[in-house]
Amino acid sequence: MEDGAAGGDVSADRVIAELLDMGFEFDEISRAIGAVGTRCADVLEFMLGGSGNGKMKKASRETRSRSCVSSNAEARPSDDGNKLVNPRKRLKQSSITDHLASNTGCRRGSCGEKASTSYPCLAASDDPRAPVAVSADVCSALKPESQFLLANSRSESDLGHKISAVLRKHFGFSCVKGFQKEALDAWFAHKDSLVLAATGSGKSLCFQIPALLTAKVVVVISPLISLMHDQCLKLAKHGISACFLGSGQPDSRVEGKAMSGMYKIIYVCPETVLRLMEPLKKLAEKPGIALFAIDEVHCVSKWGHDFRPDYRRLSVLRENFSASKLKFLEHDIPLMALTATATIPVRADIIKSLKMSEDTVVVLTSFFRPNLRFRVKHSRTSVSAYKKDFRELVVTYNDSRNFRGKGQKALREINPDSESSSYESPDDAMSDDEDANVDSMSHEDNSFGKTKVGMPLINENAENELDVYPGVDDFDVTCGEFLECSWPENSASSSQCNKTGSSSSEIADQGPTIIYVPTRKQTVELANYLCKTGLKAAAYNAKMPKSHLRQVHQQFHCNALEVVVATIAFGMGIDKSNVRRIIHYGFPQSLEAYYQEAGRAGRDGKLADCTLYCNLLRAPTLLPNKRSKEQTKVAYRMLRDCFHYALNTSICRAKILVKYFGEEFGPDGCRMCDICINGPPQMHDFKEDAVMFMSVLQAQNGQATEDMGCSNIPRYISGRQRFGEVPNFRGVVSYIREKFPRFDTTDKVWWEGLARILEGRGYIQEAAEIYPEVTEAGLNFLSMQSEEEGLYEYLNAAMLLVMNDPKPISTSSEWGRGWADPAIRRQRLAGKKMGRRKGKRHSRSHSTGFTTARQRLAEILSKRRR
Ligand SMILES: Nc1ncnc2c1ncn2[C@@H]1O[C@H](COP(=O)(O)OP(=O)(O)OP(=O)(O)O)[C@@H](O)[C@H]1O
Ligand SMILES: [Mg+2]
Repeated sequence: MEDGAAGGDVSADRVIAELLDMGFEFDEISRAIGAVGTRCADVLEFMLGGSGNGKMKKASRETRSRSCVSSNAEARPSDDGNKLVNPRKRLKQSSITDHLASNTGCRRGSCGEKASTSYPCLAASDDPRAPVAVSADVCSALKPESQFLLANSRSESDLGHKISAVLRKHFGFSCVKGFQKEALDAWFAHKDSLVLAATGSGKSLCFQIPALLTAKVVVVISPLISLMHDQCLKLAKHGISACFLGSGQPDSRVEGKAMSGMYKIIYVCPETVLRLMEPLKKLAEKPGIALFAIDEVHCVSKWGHDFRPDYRRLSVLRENFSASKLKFLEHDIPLMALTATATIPVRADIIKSLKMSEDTVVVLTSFFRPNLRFRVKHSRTSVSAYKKDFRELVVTYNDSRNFRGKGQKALREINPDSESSSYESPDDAMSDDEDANVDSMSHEDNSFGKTKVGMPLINENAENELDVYPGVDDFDVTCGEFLECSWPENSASSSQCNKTGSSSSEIADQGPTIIYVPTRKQTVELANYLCKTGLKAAAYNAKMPKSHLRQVHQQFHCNALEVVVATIAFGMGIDKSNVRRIIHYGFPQSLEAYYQEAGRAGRDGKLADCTLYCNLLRAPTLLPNKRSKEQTKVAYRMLRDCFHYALNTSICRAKILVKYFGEEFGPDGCRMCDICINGPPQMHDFKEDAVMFMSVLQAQNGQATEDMGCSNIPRYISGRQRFGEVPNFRGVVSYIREKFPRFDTTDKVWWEGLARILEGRGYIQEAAEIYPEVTEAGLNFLSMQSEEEGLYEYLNAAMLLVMNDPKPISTSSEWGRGWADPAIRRQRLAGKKMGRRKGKRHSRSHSTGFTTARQRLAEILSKRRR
């Protein structure tokens, strides 16, 4: 795949053909090859400047100078003495078509840029601390190699040919994908674009190709240094010069070089781009900025899952780099915003926040990843459950090794039919101790380093803490120290990898697994456990020593690790093709985050598993983070969606996920997820339960108390009406169980399940202050109940668990779980002693007859109808 320019291993014939296409003369090429060998970049450099005797056809010579030359070289007379450019003369930023038309010799606009004596990017290569990629893109004007045409017009047709050529040359692909073509079309037309495409679909190419088609620079804004680093390394391998700027860049000279146009692609974090506004304006003038790409752009939105305040400030790009602001520009410099995880509201927010132009092109492709197999399994997700939950994983890797030892290939496919149901015994309700443990993660208890477990290497860093996303530097884990290292995807070439003594090809067969856990402590606990079972596993979280993290990255990339147990700090946008399993051990905080993380599996297009282990019997908790009140509400909503996803028993999981991003999936499911394989459970008529629940809820909430004449219906819990609390849910259930003997053995889980079903139907909803409240639709249902035939729904996963193994009814101490955040939970635990008293209070308050309430409610409803 690598081409001569990058790898230096192509035949002289190919180099000659390429250079002839560029317009050089055969004799001259032969002479240059004789002098410097067959490396395209060297030959070109020799001809352009090194020997000073190149005889390029005039138009083509100019072409060469336009497409390959860095801007920072001073203007100087050409070899034949002609002045090619006046360095002091301000050049207008020319149209992209100017650059593209060059091969046909029909340049227009600014045409005075001169040839450089040497390709500047090459100059940095002897510095070990130099920016990551230093190979020159010196052979970009190749002959058309593909049938692909971007559009009908001639110049666009040229663009299509050129795209195909650079694609083959640098990446080894035969054609661009449909959405990539659309994004390139938008760029070509100088338009802003928002590119929404699935994880691993190839969004990076949309902004990398423009860098190869023009003499201008592409500036990419990216949220993580590790991600920038990963991309720079990949570009280096593809022979494209790139660098990243910011605190992770160890070489202070790189910034200056980048701002003078020495790299085709510059990666920056938002903080840095804001700091570099003035140098960027100069860069925009000369050699020009082809594009601002904003990768992982969902970080812009407060309504997204990974909000970074500095991303919002990137509106300065549209404000400052427009033709109206910079007089030398003919067109606004296009913005290209890219993400795999933006819901419809988030998309609108992105366009608004970045002040993208009104005619922004939205490139939308399917979010569906057909090779990902989604499953949900019920688990306590605690140490005691490791053995059961990871047995299959351990067997898979160990079997593979053992079979290989006997000379057999053992790619053990997981057979969904042979698996136990996700809705097995509910003997999993957490103990109070565990509950308290979760509480210890709360915001007020940020006791870094207090809990110490694990192996010596990571002992000091094992904290029961969370990795959140406060800023780019928290992910400064690779820190530009892999400059000379390029990780082969499927071979262990580095000495680091060999140190482990593992055979990378063994692991490559099975592909690695990433397990995401919520806390740092869990990364260590679980990795330790897996190591003891014989797996090659490592923990990864943002607080570990950088040397350890580097090693994990490196070993992961060269298939020396079977499992990485990580917090969210590991992996955004990192492109490793053969990850076979993504396991979430505990609820993610949003479906966006879940899909983003799950999307790291199966980038090679082969089958990969994405399994969520979670406790279906208790609602997920919101992990501590700094949030405004408004953001907290949004965060709860996102969490609720995750819970619905896990409780679901009837809708294809892939369908739910893509629908979450606004995509209609069609009638068929993915045919692979646990729901598609197992089919839905029996339907159940919930009408009677629903009527009772909503009637009591409505009366109890007090919404109807005054005007509905229900003032004697007790408000069971007063004074605790903050968002996310459960001010009345258990009161409602207690009341029902107490007053109606046929419900007296029902479990709270059952009612919670029903509440989720009713919420799904829109009959009840989370309210700002009390949860849940009956909606208008719910009231209509209540008023029409005699006419309704039944309320048929599938039992959800939690209900199935309870049904399969009914337990005695919960004690009062179990009531407060779920719906609330850890702080509230802790308060509850602290107030456990109050439990008995609460019970008494309930029994006192339950003295009011439900029948009376219901009758009164009926009266009010009938009045309303009238
Ligand atoms: N036109 C193409 N033909 C074949 N493979 C491609 C093409 N474009 C990109 N790819 C490959 O797809 C893989 C994923 O690319 P990339 O990292 O850009 O994905 P992404 O969409 O940015 O994912 P994420 O959302 O996780 O950041 C890469 O290995 C890349 O080489
Ligand atoms: Mg990406």
